[in-house]
Amino acid sequence: MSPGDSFGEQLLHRSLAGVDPDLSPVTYKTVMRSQTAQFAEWPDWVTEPVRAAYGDIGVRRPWTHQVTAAQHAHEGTHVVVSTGTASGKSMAYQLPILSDMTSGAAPHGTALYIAPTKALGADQIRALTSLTAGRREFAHMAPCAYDGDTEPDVRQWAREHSRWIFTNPDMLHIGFLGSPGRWRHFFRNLRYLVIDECHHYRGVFGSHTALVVQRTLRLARAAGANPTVIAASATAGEPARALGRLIGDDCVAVTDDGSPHGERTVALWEPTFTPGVTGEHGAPVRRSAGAEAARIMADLVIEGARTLCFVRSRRGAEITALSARQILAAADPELVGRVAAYRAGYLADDRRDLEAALSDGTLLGVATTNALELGVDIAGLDAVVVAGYPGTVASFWQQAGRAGRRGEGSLVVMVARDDPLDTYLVHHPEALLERPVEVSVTDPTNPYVLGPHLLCAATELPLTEADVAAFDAADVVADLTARGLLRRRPAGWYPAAGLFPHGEIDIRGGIGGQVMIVDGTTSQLLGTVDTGRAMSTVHPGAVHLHQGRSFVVDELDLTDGLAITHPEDPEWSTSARETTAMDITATTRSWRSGPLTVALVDVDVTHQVVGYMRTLHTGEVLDVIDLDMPPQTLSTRSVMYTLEPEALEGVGVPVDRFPGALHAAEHAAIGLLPLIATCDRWDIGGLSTNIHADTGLPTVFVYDGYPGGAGFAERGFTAFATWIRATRDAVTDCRCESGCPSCVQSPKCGNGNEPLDKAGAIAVLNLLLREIP
Ligand SMILES: Nc1ncnc2c1ncn2[C@@H]1O[C@H](COP(=O)(O)OP(=O)(O)OP(=O)(O)O)[C@@H](O)[C@H]1O
Repeated sequence: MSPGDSFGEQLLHRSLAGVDPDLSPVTYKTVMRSQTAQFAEWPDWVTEPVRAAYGDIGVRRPWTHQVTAAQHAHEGTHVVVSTGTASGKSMAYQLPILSDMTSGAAPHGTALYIAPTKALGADQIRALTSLTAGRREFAHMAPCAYDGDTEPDVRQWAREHSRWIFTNPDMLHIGFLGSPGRWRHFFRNLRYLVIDECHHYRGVFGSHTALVVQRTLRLARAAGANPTVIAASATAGEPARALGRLIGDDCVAVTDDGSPHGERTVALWEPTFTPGVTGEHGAPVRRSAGAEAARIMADLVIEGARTLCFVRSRRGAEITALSARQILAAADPELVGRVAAYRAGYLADDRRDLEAALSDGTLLGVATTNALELGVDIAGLDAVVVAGYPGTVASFWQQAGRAGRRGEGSLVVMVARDDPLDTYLVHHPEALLERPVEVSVTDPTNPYVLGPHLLCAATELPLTEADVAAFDAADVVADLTARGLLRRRPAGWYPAAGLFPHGEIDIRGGIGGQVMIVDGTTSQLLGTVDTGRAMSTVHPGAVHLHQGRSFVVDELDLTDGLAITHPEDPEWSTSARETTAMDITATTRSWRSGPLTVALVDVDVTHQVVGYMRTLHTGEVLDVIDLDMPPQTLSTRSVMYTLEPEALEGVGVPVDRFPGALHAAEHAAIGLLPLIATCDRWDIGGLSTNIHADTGLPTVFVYDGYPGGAGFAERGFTAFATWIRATRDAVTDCRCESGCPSCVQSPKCGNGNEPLDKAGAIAVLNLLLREIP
């Protein structure tokens, strides 16, 4: 450490004290320079009351990105502002809406705000109310929440009086579009639709939300309005394309961030292997990210640094806080009470208390799940520890962005988990810290999602030829008509009599039926899981975590949709073992180069869970237990590649090593797909085979784990080169000898990670890269 070191670097130095520099877990460190504010002038259309209101809360002038985004919206262009945490994205939508409402231009104009969580909507109303408090010019707006918590009389009041309603996609679907007649006046006057934190709308949830948004816009337009969409997103790849897919229309992105921020030291940290502990097939095991994060947090707390530690699971958050307290109990007992845990499920008041305790320094360290990622008023911490890559670059920045008081230095440490994507990122910082390649993907054309939404749309307002074209739904409409659910009339398609389709859709529930997970000792409902995933997640013997408590499944009844559990906290976690068979039913797109063919295909995947593995919390494998479950078939989409056997032999992989090489290459590719598409490795599956019946060749599939697909496989197809290059780098960067969870082993492998050939996988991936044009 030198005297000129910034505050963040000094903190990092302290947490590395005593570590042999040759064994340093820090793989990369950078100091991100501070930036001064880039101001713009208030546009002349911003009304006087709006300027005055901002002046009252200390905002003298807007930052450049706020004005650029607001100007687009004011001119009627759909816009997404994709800038850093706490960069004032709210003002980008507040400026045009508040000005519109106070200019007299649209005496009845309305605005609708949607957020992925109720809590965020509530935070935004609170901010808006304090901005406009005591000013008569804004009194007629009557901003109001309209969500699952809103009382019936308030709902009625909101429909009659509020001109700016805050809701979520679930309520928009049921409460607004489910009874459009009640909202005709509101929709007819709709000037702006705000979509906050729009990077959250991904995969199947994103596809559902896209269709809800597009149905809303359709109704408003039919009523004579022409609403402009203003979206806010964390930093993400291709934000304009992602929003375009969500709203079904063109839009522009604003990404140049003009807000000021202090100097920030970012360190990437790879825990070392734990001596003497072995995992599956004798693979080495790294120290867990949670244990490492607890130690770092304890060190930072001793230095007096206000620290937030983000942990992936609720249970992990509790354990990390507990471990940090244990370390402090030995080092400095007075500090024990200044560390706490926070997770979703706590009440809003708890959250406010916690924010206050962190702000005033009563608390110095908090271990939390991503529950504190959205809509929290905690900026200005000294350090953030991210224990395990949170799954998306957007989330990483959202968490990291909590560090740094304006103008002051701070530290961000990302600790890698034992996982290929985490390994890749700590060795390829550019993928995390520079331009993200990950795109929020959705697939609103998935017939399993689109079909039910079209039925809703038809009950809201008959479907015209133009609607069918806009939803890209000709085939699905033909199918619904053939099944008697829609009726063709000269003016368009009408719903069959007696149809009430809105209640059939669960926006967050995936696709297909649900299995309820119940505590058999109290009959309490713990949660639900898609029927398609029930076998692999709530099979008999599976350990199920719920709000930090642990349950073991006694019985899974797919006919009644019930998984019965009892409370038990065993020392292991479980992962299902399954067999998979794959049939290609259609090829959508493909290309060929020499011995390599890459394709996007429709597939039928048949799974059968045959057992499960029990793994101790240290990573050590306890045993594998057999199960006999019925097979299940999923029709979905897959990206796939085939290679000529001679080409594999030509790169030193003989026929007997094909299975291990392809299997290892497939695992690593599944682990790295979340780098380019906002998915989780649990959203996708894979299969590799040295000869597949439909291709007659060595073949690797990576498919969407949802009926009809969710857009992930498609993104793998379109960004194939980026994806495979990152996969190859992740495998070659890992320092283990013959495969471990950080490179080619998978926690969800249906075959118990057998066979796996790391060297063979590197040869396969290099061959792909040689052949990709
Ligand atoms: N032009 C400005 N000048 C000074 N302060 C500003 C300006 N614009 C916004 N702020 C302040 O910056 C803070 C963050 O604003 P806001 O909550 O809108 O950010 P955000 O980008 O929406 O945050 P998040 O990333 O959490 O979604 C607020 O306290 C706000 O008052």
